[in-house]
Amino acid sequence: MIPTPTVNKTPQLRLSRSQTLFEAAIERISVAYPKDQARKEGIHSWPDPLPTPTFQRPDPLLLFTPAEDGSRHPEAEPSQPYQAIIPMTRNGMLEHRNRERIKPSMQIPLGLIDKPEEQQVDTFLVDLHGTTEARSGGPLLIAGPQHSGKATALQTMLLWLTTCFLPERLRCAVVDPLGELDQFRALPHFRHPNGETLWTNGGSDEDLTRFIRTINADIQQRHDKFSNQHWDKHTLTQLWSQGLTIPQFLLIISNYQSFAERVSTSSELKRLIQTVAEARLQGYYLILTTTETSARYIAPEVMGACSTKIGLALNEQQRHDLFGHASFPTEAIPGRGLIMTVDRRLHQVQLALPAPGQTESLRDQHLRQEIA
Ligand SMILES: Nc1ncnc2c1ncn2[C@@H]1O[C@H](COP(=O)(O)OP(=O)(O)OP(=O)(O)O)[C@@H](O)[C@H]1O
Repeated sequence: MIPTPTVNKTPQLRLSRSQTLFEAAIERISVAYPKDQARKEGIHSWPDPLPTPTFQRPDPLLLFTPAEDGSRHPEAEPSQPYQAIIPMTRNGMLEHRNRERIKPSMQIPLGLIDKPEEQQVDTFLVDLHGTTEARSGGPLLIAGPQHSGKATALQTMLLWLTTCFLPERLRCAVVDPLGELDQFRALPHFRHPNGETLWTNGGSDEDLTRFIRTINADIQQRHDKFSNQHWDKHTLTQLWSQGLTIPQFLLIISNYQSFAERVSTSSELKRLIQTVAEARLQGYYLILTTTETSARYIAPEVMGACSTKIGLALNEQQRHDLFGHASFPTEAIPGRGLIMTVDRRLHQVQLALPAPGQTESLRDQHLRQEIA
């Protein structure tokens, strides 16, 4: 039995401007009950808090370990080290991809998840296919106000997937009204074998309708080609192991709320979302981002189709829209949010950046260099 620590005198809580309340609270607990004392009393696992972007270190958590050549990231190195989700550089990962026999997988390492009930901070995996022990699975909705980190989360996921899979194993179709994913646009993953580009800003109805038609035709073609196939969650892996590498197909609709009131195409888009969500076992996957969570912008069918939801810096009403009653606020930190896991518990996550850099424009520059 571990005795409850008694704290006779806690130091004054002093908040510096750059320190968040969350960090201040952790600092205070750490001073009152230091790790060493905890260890002496049998508490061995005391994970560090989730990394928090600060003024000094705006990029504390990265997807890949940055390369060490020094020439790529010329800005002064801040004193705190980077933390990376993948203990490998992106080049290392590319070499691994070329050496190993890759299986289909839509498990994407997107950040760190805090599990206080287990005293653990783990890698946060989004599982769009939903085959394994991952804590959640299926179509993903990322909701958050402006500057909460939605586009960055999409970039991190795209960097991971386009690094892991050659274009014949991964096809991506993107609706990107604000041009937030432009860095990826030239990659061959975003082109259909019939020559059409799988990219639109959704600006014109004709363009959006053509885009929707191409994806529907692709789904229908796969359906016809494998009309005798019984699909379960392992079928894609089995087909790949038999040498039939039909591509995984990911549809991303960024800023979905901006289409809600476009009478001409909103119902077509809604139908597409439902069709893609239903074709998951055949290798079709879906990610949406939105700044709005109310039924006016996200129809209940769409909300219901998204079985994985990440909320970034949401207000109380928005958390209610996304998660129901059992929610608690998170601080407005870029990339900090909530995820409801399959046990219906809410957990805090910190999402990883796709590339390092002290400023947004340096991060963008590094990401473009990486992809090029
Ligand atoms: N996980 C993160 N860690 C550190 N900084 C982040 C993270 N995610 C986003 N940021 C930074 O926060 C700022 C806003 O991010 P981003 O553009 O992704 O937000 P957004 O929600 O897509 O905003 P908008 O709705 O305006 O497009 C950027 O400077 C970005 O680099």
